[in-house]
Amino acid sequence: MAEKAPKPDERVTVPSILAAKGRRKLTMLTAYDYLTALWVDRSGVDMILVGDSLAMVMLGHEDTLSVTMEEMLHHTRAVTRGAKRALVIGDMPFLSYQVSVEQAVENAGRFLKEARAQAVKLEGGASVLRQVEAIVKAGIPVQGHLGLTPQSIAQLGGFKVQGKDEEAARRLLDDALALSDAGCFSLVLEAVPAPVAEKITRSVPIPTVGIGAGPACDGQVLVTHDLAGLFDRFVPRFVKQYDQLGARLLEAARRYREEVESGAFPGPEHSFGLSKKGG
Ligand SMILES: Nc1nc(=O)c2c([nH]1)NC[C@@H]1CN(c3ccc(C(=O)N[C@@H](CCC(=O)O)C(=O)O)cc3)CN21
Ligand SMILES: CC(C)C(=O)C(=O)O
Ligand SMILES: [Mg+2]
Repeated sequence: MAEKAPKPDERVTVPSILAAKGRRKLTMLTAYDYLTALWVDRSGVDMILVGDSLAMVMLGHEDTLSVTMEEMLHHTRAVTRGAKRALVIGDMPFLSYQVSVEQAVENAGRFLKEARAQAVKLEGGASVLRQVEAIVKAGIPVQGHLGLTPQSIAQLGGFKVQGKDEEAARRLLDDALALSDAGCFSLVLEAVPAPVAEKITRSVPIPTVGIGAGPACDGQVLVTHDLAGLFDRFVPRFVKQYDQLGARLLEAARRYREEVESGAFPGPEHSFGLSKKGG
């Protein structure tokens, strides 16, 4: 029997994500604010990720390292007010889970307790297994993230494809199996060769969600501002721009400026008069 996707008015749950493996494709998009979460939620995607990419997309930082727990919680609170159906996942920021298992559980808990997210995501394999186990043990669902892990940019030497040689591909597979054993409910694979992602997807019992990881993954994720054509400081190869909202916003703002300068806006239909005497 094909596992049905949750109904349009039904909340997506962690068990429904697990049950999707091998039955239907999963979708995840990012949102960093209430309004974007509203629109993305209405699209019917399974998961909304409050990505630490907000450091670059919302705050204009060079990379994702500078964003803080307080900033992540602020944005996650806004997203959970707008998302009625999708599973909302908070992306744990750099240094909020690496220092100790205790800090990891405490910070993961804040995403659920203070921002009302339903799960957290963190980057890394063997180095974060104890954290994943402890967070899951506390009752908090964890999504793993392997391959291009932007919080390790200083070690990776840039935003580069990972797992290209046989040894690196083997390490990715070992990490994926270990994260699954540690209790992750799904796994983001970022910028890894399609055949490597396919092998991992066939080897783990949990859904893989790819970004630049080819079509064999159980699901796909993109940054909403990339697919909408709003963010264009860089456009990775794996991005498909489904619209050009940046260019459209530019044009709307330009027309507004021109009409104000020429006196065409505001017209009488946008203005208020006085009340009529004796009326
Ligand atoms: N807006 C946005 N979209 C993202 O997908 C994203 C972020 N921000 N911030 C965090 C990370 C950084 N990401 C990136 C950034 C750049 C490339 C990039 O330029 N990649 C090159 C290939 C590099 C190589 O392996 O040689 C490309 O051409 O795609 C990839 C992923 C993905 N994530
Ligand atoms: C690209 C996704 C997976 C992410 O981690 C983010 O948006 O921060
Ligand atoms: Mg991230």
